Amino acid sequence: MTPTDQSRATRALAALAPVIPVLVIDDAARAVDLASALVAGGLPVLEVTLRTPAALAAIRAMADVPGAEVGAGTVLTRDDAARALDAGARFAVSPGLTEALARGCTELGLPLLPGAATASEVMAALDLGYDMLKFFPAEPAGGPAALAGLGGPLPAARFCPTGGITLANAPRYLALANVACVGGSWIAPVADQAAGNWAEIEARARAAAALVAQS
Ligand SMILES: O=C(O)C(=O)C[C@H](O)[C@H](O)COP(=O)(O)O
Repeated sequence: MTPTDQSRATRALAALAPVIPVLVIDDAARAVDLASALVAGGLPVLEVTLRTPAALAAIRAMADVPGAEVGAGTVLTRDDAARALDAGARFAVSPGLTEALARGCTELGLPLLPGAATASEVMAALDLGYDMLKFFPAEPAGGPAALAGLGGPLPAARFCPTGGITLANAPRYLALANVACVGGSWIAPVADQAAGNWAEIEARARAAAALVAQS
């Protein structure tokens, strides 16, 4: 699957909802309840970070939740991508991009949403064929003003800004022509998962789903 086709796939996912919840999951036994709450709240595209030992088991469990499009985050290497694919991930998200990771996802047929934060990084990603990118880390990297600036000379790239996004600042990103959706961990904090606060997570998902991307 070429990088161009991978970006076509991630653009289609990005069009499903204005927000991709970024999930850090400590307990795979709660993963189905978590995914169900998020889907019920209107957020079907879920990014499970490969930062915890439970992550792959969580992906495996969540992949069967009706309506959920489950992917893996923190995918840094081809091995990460292969493990995520084996667990049932439909896409991979990376904080950056290397040629080895691009080659790996291309060979595996796993759509990759790679990260970029500067003009040179966006140009390198576009050169490889990726035109749907994660702007990371969004707030420290300059926020909506930086992203709007990149849009001038680099209109071909569309973004999912992630890193420091909240319900309050998401609209400033979603108003930009080069933003398809945003990502963030605020919807399902670990403490709420541990406490089984599914109604609160669903309510936060519903509020996030009501946000509107400009295009
Ligand atoms: O691990 C990764 O590859 C990531 O995806 C990083 C996450 O995007 C950010 O950690 C989410 O940022 P917050 O919403 O500020 O918590």
